[in-house]
Amino acid sequence: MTPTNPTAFASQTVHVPLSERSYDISIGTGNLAEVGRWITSLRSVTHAVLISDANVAQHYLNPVSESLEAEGIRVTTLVVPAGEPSKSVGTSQELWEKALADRVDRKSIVVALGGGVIGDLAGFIAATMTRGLDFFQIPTTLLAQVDSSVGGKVGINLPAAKNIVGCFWQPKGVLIDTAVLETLPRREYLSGLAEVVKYGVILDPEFFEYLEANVQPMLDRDAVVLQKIVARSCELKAQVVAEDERETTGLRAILNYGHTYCHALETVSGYGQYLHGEAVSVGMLCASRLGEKLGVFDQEATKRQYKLLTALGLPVDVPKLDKEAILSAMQRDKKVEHGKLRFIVPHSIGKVVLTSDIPAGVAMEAWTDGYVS
Ligand SMILES: NC(=O)c1ccc[n+]([C@@H]2O[C@H](COP(=O)([O-])OP(=O)(O)OC[C@H]3O[C@@H](n4cnc5c(N)ncnc54)[C@H](O)[C@@H]3O)[C@@H](O)[C@H]2O)c1
Ligand SMILES: O=C(O)C(=O)C[C@@H](O)[C@H](O)[C@H](O)COP(=O)(O)O
Ligand SMILES: [Zn+2]
Repeated sequence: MTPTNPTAFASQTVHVPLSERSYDISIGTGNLAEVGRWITSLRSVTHAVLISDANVAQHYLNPVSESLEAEGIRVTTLVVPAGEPSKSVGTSQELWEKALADRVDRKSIVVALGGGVIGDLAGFIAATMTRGLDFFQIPTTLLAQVDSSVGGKVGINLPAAKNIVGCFWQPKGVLIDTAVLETLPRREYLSGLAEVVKYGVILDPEFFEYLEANVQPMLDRDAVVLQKIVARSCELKAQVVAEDERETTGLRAILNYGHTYCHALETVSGYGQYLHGEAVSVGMLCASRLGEKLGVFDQEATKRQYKLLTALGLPVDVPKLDKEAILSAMQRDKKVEHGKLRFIVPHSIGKVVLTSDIPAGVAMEAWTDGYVS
């Protein structure tokens, strides 16, 4: 799935082959103002519900809505507060009601302009409003460009469990403009790098080595390195999603590496305390220690991840939260089957295995071993 077929909107295109749900990820620089032409090249549209957050709207709402209007599209603009708490039932209800009040119908489309919060939330609105509207992703964070805008997992949180209400709803297209990352705050940018490291560990040892060799250019947001990490991450995610769209065979679950710990950390600490990528960083190291405890992963490989994540300015230590609360949050993970915890356990850099029957005590040791000494 090498990036191919450059178009006016993209210097690279990654295809996501899913039969009638197939779509392209168009990756370029400076293509945001082409959104209107891009969407109308994919289907005819008369009404778009454009969903964004307050920070992103400040920078990019006008060029995007003007570009849609220039194609004769009526635009309903819905802006929610920035941050994880917006992935909620309350915000969803507001969006459903406002879309309805502005005459949404089954031919309307939903456009997500923002990071993973907006992509997950807007995708959920698209999937549920009038039982399903076409949906387009314009990801504006690194995390959303390398991960959340691809693959169709959409949804919201409940106070007790992350992403617990949602569905699979593939976008009709993903438009990535890496130039928008210039305005992304540093902490948010670093958070996205954690998911990039994840792809190296789960699937691609050469990519992991490339990341180890390019720490400074990554921190500097070097344009060439950015194009490479975005395109490679999208290719890897597209391959996995194409083979196991709905996480039924277990293959797609590898994208959840580190996430059982990560989601427990995000939930118990209160959504928004840890950015998702920060919690992924902490979670991947817990999963690595778990691999060591199970005798399938060696300490040197854990150290390589530790070194890379630290060099990228990501957190690696486990905070001392209520252990019972962490364990019960992990027990609400969507990988749990028949009441049993399942983890993505690394065996080597580039290979991870979905593993069942891990005693809760061992899983918790891998957590507490990460406390700051
Ligand atoms: N669906 C999936 O497959 C998937 C994958 C990974 C993560 N996620 C979800 O994604 C969410 C995290 O996404 P995120 O890290 O993008 O966070 P986010 O959407 O909260 O965006 C981060 C912050 O950056 C701001 N921002 C976004 N783009 C900007 C830009 N270009 N310039 C300036 N500011 C900008 C936003 O306003 C926000 O304050 C979590 O809810 C996580 O669960 C989903
Ligand atoms: O796309 C996937 O599949 C992933 O697991 C990607 C993850 O990075 C992402 O955080 C996802 O939202 C987690 O999904 P969940 O099913 O554990 O809620
Ligand atoms: Zn994630």
